[in-house]
Amino acid sequence: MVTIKDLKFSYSKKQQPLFQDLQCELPSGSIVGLLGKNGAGKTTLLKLMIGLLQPTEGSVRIIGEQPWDRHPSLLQEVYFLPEEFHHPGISIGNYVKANSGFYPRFDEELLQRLITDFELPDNKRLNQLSYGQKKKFLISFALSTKCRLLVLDEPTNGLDIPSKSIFRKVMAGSLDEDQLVIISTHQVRDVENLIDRVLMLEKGKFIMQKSLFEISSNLQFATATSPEGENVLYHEMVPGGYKVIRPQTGGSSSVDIELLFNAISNGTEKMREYVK
Ligand SMILES: Nc1ncnc2c1ncn2[C@@H]1O[C@H](COP(=O)(O)OP(=O)(O)OP(=O)(O)O)[C@@H](O)[C@H]1O
Repeated sequence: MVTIKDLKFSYSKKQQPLFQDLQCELPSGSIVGLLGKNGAGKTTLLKLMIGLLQPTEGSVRIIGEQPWDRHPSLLQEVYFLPEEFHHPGISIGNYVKANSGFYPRFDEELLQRLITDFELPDNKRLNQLSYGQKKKFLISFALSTKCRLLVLDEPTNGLDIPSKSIFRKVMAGSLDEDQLVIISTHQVRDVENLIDRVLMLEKGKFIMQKSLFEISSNLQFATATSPEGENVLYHEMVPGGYKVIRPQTGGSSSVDIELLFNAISNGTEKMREYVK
């Protein structure tokens, strides 16, 4: 559904390109976590995907179309939730009336259910809601558009602890097989058990693009009393022992995304080889 080919991008001719020769293929039916340190280029990549920025060279295609062409048939299939946003001083009902018409499969019933799940007040204007409440409204609106591509930049920022678990629940329960969700986040714990594919950016390149199934087929995530054990690729001290990553030897373990992120950012070349 998303195909990135030989993508090069610079903000200006004087600067070094931010991306050089990026390649990526993302299928529908997935929830992808886009990870990377501050300044790695996550927001820039999202803007290239939704057509707010133009590739310097190479191409980005969404459902076969170039987002930079901003063709209405594609725009009605793409929803972007930015990290920062401004709401007009109108009610939720009027906002929905004014904006839902852009999305042909907009699901009003789903929106009402999500507004109830997130316990949003329905008697206030959008600009009178708290930051977290505004965010929860936009997440609800995004899911209700039923767009083929949902791009969410730091969706859990500003959400309280119960709302984060509602977020995971509604994401898992509101998506169809033909949709693709890309979530850019630093809050990896918030999206654990939700994402099924990880993209990791570093210095203008993807240093990992793998499904969680592929990761858990190659790597084992465990706890240990010593960091010196056989085959330990990476370890981190935690109260009472160590979290370790080892090559997979046939058992199964769930992927600890935060540990994996630290391991790839700070670990050895050998560690990186396992996720290439
Ligand atoms: N409009 C712009 N003009 C020039 N450079 C920019 C512009 N926007 C971003 N950059 C630069 O591009 C790089 C990537 O920025 P981007 O916002 O995409 O990173 P990010 O991974 O989303 O960061 P963060 O995790 O801090 O949000 C940074 O070095 C940033 O300074």
